[in-house]
Amino acid sequence: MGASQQEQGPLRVALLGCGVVGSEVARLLTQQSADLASRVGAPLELVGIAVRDASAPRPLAASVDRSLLTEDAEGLVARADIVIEVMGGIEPARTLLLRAIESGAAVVTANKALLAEDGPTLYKAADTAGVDIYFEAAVAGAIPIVRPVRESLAGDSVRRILGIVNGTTNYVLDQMASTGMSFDDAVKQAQDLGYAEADPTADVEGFDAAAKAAILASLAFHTRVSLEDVAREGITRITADDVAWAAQTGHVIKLLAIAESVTGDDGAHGVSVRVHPALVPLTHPLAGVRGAFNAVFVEADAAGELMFYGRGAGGAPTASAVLGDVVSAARHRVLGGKGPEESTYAALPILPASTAVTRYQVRLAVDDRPGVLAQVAQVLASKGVSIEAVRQPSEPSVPGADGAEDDGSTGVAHLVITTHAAAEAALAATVDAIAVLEPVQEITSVLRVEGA
Ligand SMILES: NC(=O)C1=CN([C@@H]2O[C@H](COP(=O)(O)OP(=O)(O)OC[C@H]3O[C@@H](n4cnc5c(N)ncnc54)[C@H](O)[C@@H]3O)[C@@H](O)[C@H]2O)C=CC1
Ligand SMILES: N[C@@H](CC=O)C(=O)O
Ligand code: NA
Repeated sequence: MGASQQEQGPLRVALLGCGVVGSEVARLLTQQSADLASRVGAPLELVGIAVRDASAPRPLAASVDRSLLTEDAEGLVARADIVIEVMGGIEPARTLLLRAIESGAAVVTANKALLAEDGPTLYKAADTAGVDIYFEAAVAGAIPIVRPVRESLAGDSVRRILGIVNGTTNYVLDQMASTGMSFDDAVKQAQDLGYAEADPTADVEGFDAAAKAAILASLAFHTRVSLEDVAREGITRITADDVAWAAQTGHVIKLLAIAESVTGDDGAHGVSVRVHPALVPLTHPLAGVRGAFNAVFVEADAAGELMFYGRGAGGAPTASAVLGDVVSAARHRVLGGKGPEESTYAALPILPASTAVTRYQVRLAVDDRPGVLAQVAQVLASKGVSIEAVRQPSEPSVPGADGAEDDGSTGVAHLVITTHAAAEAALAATVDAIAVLEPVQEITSVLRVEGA
């Protein structure tokens, strides 16, 4: 340790929350205190941990000094140089962070729900107070993605971000595909492993991924994007049948977050942000992202394609990102300087997700007789939707299914139609028209296909 470091008094760190992430942050702050002090140039002193119930059993936090636990979050914030918020939810997290900022503390948060709902209030308060606000853990857990987009790519022009940014849904879809596990059992496992949000609805309905997409889009396109700007669909309608058919046709289903630069019908340039399940070809790198891992593709004008991959959820991986931010903020306290401020100069319009043109896969059950395919193809042609491929694969075996439809005696054939890139409205009109054809028994699924 150098002379100037020895002169620097400890920086007081307040931790708000001691759950899956907070307990790991506390552990790392304690166990790595000597290294952290050397990296920062001053000791980091954990002065308290705010929790709802200080007397509750904490199996996750066995190594944490219980005397640090407090139910007085406001009092704790008032005596800190750096406040780490890992309690989640909108309130009291927002008020506590604003209090911290107003009192001159730097803040680090993993709270994507809060940032996607009201980040600008926090960013503005931090700018006014001249303090840092860091949030690497809020998007894709341990993966460095906020900093690369916000800082490393600040000299480039991002065109598109395509990513798997929710560990829970990726885990659930992966378990369904690889082991045939039921949706509910897989969600339960993701909860037990510490991947899921306090209310896993946020994961499976796509709110968590949408919040992350909003944060990334704001940074990438220098434009304020909030949760309500994101078109969102979760994975609750994905069935074991869909998963099995995806494999049968050389795909895997992933919940994707996509933020891209688009041009509207009137020629206006804007940003479109969407989260939805999509078929990804098995040959695409995103198809190989298993379990709770995340991956984010970034396409930029000069840099070309970049891919960021790693653990997107879980206590220790998320704590890694939190600690990185804490070190950055702490260094500024010691050495001077400040992290980046919100950049919204481009203020691009947010265009509807329907502006995005993608390939689709339509799966339908039809009467198994000659001429049906021609009728279906005729509808596609009449709506101006171009066919890339039509297949009539044999029915996959679906774990747990009774196989009643596929015994060959029901006169059902399954058609899988992949389109070339089509507008959402044209595709919807096409599907409606196909559905009423006499030999069509059912449109079993319509999914976007993403990735080359
Ligand atoms: N679990 C994960 O894999 C990841 C979580 N995050 C984010 O990190 C944050 C925390 O997540 P988890 O640790 O999983 O949650 P958790 O539910 O395991 O822990 C939350 C902690 O905050 C405390 N808390 C909640 N409300 C409080 C209040 N009003 N007053 C005092 N204490 C309160 C609870 O007592 C608990 O100790 C959330 O914003 C979450 O979205 C981000 C990335 C990954
Ligand atoms: N619930 C989230 C946790 C990390 O952000 C997820 O599953 O990805
Ligand atoms: Na991250």
